Amino acid sequence: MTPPPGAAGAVRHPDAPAPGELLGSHYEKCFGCGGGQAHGLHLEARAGEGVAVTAEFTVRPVHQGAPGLAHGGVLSTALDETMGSLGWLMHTIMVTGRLETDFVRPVPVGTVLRLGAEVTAVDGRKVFTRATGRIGGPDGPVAVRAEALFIKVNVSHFTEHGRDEEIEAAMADPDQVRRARAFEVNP
Ligand SMILES: CCCCC/C=C\C/C=C\C/C=C\C/C=C\CCCC(=O)SCCNC(=O)CCNC(=O)[C@H](O)C(C)(C)COP(=O)(O)OP(=O)(O)OC[C@H]1O[C@@H](n2cnc3c(N)ncnc32)[C@H](O)[C@@H]1OP(=O)(O)O
Repeated sequence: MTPPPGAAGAVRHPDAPAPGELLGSHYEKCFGCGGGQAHGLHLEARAGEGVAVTAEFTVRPVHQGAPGLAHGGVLSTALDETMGSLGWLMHTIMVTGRLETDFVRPVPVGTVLRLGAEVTAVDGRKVFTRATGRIGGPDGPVAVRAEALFIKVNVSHFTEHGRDEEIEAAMADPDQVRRARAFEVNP
């Protein structure tokens, strides 16, 4: 996942949320960040400086893979969600094309995983990102890290491929529509 030579740096959108501002959920039913998913991650991300974000995810018993330990797929989801939320800062809608995770240390239930992510390069529709998750405090050791390639898409990606029931409900929510349209780009 090495950006090609000549790839551009990320550009912070002039209307991006200020550093420290809570980004909120992009979709209420999102397994990563939505409040409407009982067993979801309820991940909370904040804007950072430049095109970077920080986020927190508290590992609950429903997230176990082994006794008392977080499931690796759940940790990958937390990293994916954090990197995906970088779209807020560029006003870009993007989906994960490729995600590579390193699991460095086990993550016990009850841990507050402190995540950080940034865009490393942009090449046309391709957005290269990386993220880390630390345990034991903001300066604690890295437990997981990832790199991911996101691809910019239009709202039609969701309306064409999503199930009608959820698409109709999302489109009936003016806040959801405003959020999606404001970020729409022409990839
Ligand atoms: C109505 C609801 C609206 C909701 C949105 C509203 C608001 C959003 C606001 C904020 C967002 C905030 C937070 C988001 C947080 C978390 C997000 C979680 C992210 C996910 O969890 S999201 C789910 C998993 N994700 C998928 O479900 C994708 C399935 N997939 C596809 O839908 C297609 O596969 C697609 C679209 C990816 C590409 O398809 P395509 O036809 O458009 O484009 P194409 O194939 O030409 O690729 C273009 C260039 O990317 C290269 N490329 C593509 N894939 C690659 C790979 N895997 N490895 C290496 N390179 C790859 C090609 O090689 C080419 O490169 P080149 O240009 O150099 O040739």
